[in-house]
Amino acid sequence: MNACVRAVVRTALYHGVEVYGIMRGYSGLIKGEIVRLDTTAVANMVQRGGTLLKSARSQKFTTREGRQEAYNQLVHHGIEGLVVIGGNGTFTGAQLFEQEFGIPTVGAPGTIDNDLYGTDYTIGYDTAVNTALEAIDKIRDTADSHDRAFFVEVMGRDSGYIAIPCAIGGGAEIVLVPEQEQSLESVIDMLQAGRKRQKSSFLVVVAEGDEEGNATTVAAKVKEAIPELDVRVTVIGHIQRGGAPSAADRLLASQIGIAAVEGLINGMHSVMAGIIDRKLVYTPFEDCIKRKKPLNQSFMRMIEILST
Ligand SMILES: Nc1ncnc2c1ncn2[C@@H]1O[C@H](COP(=O)(O)OP(=O)(O)O)[C@@H](O)[C@H]1O
Ligand SMILES: O=P(O)(O)OC[C@H]1O[C@](O)(COP(=O)(O)O)[C@@H](O)[C@@H]1O
Repeated sequence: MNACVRAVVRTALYHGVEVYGIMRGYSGLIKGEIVRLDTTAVANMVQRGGTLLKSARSQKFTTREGRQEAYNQLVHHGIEGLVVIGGNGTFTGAQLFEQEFGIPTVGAPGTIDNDLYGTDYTIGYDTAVNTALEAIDKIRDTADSHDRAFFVEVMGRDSGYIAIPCAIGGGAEIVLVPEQEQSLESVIDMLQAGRKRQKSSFLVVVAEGDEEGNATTVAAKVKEAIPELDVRVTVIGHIQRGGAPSAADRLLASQIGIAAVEGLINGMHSVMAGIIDRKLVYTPFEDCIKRKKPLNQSFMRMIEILST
């Protein structure tokens, strides 16, 4: 996020536009937590995880009264356009706000989950995948030396975008993701088939939002069905949401930050800046919110082939 904030600030200043940072998203906007940002405010930020602007949810912004207060703050500070970084909720709020008060807004896709229509990758995703994969590599050492079956839970509230590259890159036998139904019976069958082939260790990557349950639940059910299996569970957790951004994330965040500001300057509004097939695209908030980014089915097939 910091790399994106830095790019937004520097691009605005480059074009001679005054820029303010709003602390804690819509919550800070309503409360007037608004600070003027100059170039030094974002110095030494490109490599830092998290966000200097902080992050918060705001129930009040979902009400007309809250959005009126937010608008009053913008008028008070002379702010004429907004760049919002976030996901579906952020863009839903921004779209409504723009319809009601006419403040042009451009979005930047910021979520580790990568489940946003209108961009191949979201800011934070690549870093989260690399963090999870590094942990999985370490877990594999124990799985292998102790002949165990590890159920590793990665983040992804409603999506398997983190789980899939972790499964492919981590050499997993099975991946469980919310977008695709996979019965517990089939998981058990696959593990049994592996045991018949003298496989002694297994790695199952589970996206936290999987329909069959989280890694703990799935592992318990598998243990019940195959008591001989030495089962362990690891929930990778919030380390996936922090840390220094990867090179790919720094580049993406910088591209998007520049595109968001230049889009605003060129009269764009109610759109999200994204990168599709290496090209900059602006997608209406409406589509980002309503449409689903499909899961790449060839990745699922790859896992099946590679775990043979
Ligand atoms: N339907 C809505 N109307 C107005 N504001 C909304 C709406 N949905 C979400 N928001 C605002 O956007 C913020 C961010 O949404 P949230 O769902 O938490 O995150 P994300 O942007 O990652 O999806 C919320 O705290 C709320 O203030
Ligand atoms: O601690 P919290 O706020 O519940 O966050 C955890 C959730 O955030 C996510 O990582 C998504 O977060 P972002 O969209 O903010 O990147 C989900 O995968 C996970 O369920």
